[in-house]
Amino acid sequence: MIGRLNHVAIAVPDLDAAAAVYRDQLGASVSVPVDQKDHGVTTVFVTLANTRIELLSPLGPASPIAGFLARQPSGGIHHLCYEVADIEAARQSLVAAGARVLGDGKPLPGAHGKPVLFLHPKDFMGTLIELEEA
Ligand SMILES: CC[C@H](C(=O)O)C(=O)SCCNC(=O)CCNC(=O)[C@H](O)C(C)(C)COP(=O)(O)OP(=O)(O)OC[C@H]1O[C@@H](n2cnc3c(N)ncnc32)[C@H](O)[C@@H]1OP(=O)(O)O
Ligand SMILES: [Co+2]
Repeated sequence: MIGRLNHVAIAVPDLDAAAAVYRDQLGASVSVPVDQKDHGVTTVFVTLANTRIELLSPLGPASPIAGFLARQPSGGIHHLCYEVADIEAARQSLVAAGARVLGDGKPLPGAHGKPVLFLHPKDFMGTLIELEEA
């Protein structure tokens, strides 16, 4: 079911500072920040040869990453995003296997405009997983 690693997400307290570290210290190609209102975050994507790094900061009072940053104020790896060919088929198979799909359980357009969903970290060895339809 899962295919390529689409991105590794890092939640950060200061998005501009984190983007500057990747651009200036690590010499990577870094996008401009994009507010993702429906997801309660602002994102910056770092393009690598074989995948991407998604830098995330909270957007708005109900950001889903606020709790994470309260627990880890200097930031940390937040989620892994795997690609799937058919997100609805993946969702049905995972729910049938007992996995919990977060939010209202329906895929939403993600940062790349493709449908995404999130799986509860407690069902996947403490790792928050995002699936994105390729
Ligand atoms: C623009 C979209 C973009 C894209 O790539 O397309 C994105 O990636 S948007 C990313 C931001 N959106 C989300 O993360 C949506 C899914 N996340 C959630 O719904 C919440 O973050 C949730 C439910 C995973 C965690 O909520 P919260 O931090 O409020 O804490 P809880 O007390 O509910 O957590 C329960 C339990 O899980 C542990 N936890 C929380 N976050 C993570 C994490 N990132 N990785 C691993 N574990 C996590 C938390 O510590 C609690 O554990 P416990 O042992 O019970 O204390
Ligand atoms: Co993501």
